[in-house]
Amino acid sequence: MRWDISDSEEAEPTEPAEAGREDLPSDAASLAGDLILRGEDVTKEYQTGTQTVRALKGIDFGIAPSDFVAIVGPSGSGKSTLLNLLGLLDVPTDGAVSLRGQDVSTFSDADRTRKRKRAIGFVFQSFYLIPTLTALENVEMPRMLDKTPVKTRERAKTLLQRVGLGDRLDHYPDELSGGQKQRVAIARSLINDPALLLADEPTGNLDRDTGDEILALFDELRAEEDVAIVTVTHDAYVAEEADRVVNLVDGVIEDTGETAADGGHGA
Ligand SMILES: Nc1ncnc2c1ncn2[C@@H]1O[C@H](COP(=O)(O)OP(=O)(O)OP(=O)(O)O)[C@@H](O)[C@H]1O
Repeated sequence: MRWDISDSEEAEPTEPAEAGREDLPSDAASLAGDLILRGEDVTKEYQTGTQTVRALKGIDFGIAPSDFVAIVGPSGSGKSTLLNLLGLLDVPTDGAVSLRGQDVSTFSDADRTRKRKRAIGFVFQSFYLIPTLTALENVEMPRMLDKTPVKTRERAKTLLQRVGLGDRLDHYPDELSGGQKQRVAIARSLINDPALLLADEPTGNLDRDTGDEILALFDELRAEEDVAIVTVTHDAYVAEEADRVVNLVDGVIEDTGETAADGGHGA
C-alpha cells in the first residue's frame, strides 16, 4: 500500500469494463501504477444534529496487488471509517477514492455494491458464518443466486482445499475450531476472486499460534494469488507481519511506519 503518491503516478484513467480481478492488468491499473484502490485528499465527515465530526482529514493512500497493510490507531481515530471507504461501503465527503481509476462517488449505489462484490472480500473477527450451513455451503453463500451453481460448488471446494479444509466440507461451524472457522470465512471471502481482502481484527478471537496460521495463509494468498490485504488490528504481532503500518491518529496518518524489513513499526 502506498500512502505517499507521487505526481509521477498521476494518469488519466481509461474506463475499465469492470472492477474485479479479471481486469488485472487493465490499462487504467497500469497507468495508475497498478493500484487497486487509490485515495486522494480523502475527508470523511459525519453530521449528527448540529455537530460535524471530521473522522478523516485529507488522507492519501494507494493499494497495489499483494500489498499487506496494517491500520492501527487509538479508539475513535478513524480506522473503521477508513475501512468502510476502502470497502466501498461509504464514499468520502471530500477528496476522491477510485477503484481501478474510477471515482467511486460517480457510481450508483447498485453499481458500487456490484463492484464491491467483484473486487473486495471481507473477513471479520467474529467470522459471521451461518450456523445452519456446512462449511461448503457457507463458502458458496455469496454466490447463492449464481446462474452456474456447479461451477460455484467446484470453486468453493477448491477454496476450502486451498485453506487446508478439504476434509471438512460437510462440517457445520460449531464442529470447527476457531482457526478453522476463520479459514472458512477466508475461503468465502475469496469466492468472487477479489483483488483486495479487508480483514477487521482477523486474529482477534484466535490464540497466538492459530493467529500465526492465519497470517501464514494471508502470505500464501498474497504470493500465489496477488491478493492485497488490508487489516485493522490491535495485535502488535499482526502489524509486525505487515509490509506497512498506517498509524491513524485523530483522522490523520501520523506515521506511515517502516517496512518490517527495516525493523520498525508504527504500531
Ligand atoms: N455514523 C457516525 N456518525 C457520527 N459520528 C461517527 C459515525 N461513525 C463514526 N463516527 C465518529 O468518527 C470518529 C471515527 O470513528 P471510527 O469508528 O472510524 O474510529 P475507530 O478508529 O474505528 O474506533 P474504534 O477503534 O473504537 O473502533 C469518531 O469520533 C466517531 O465518534
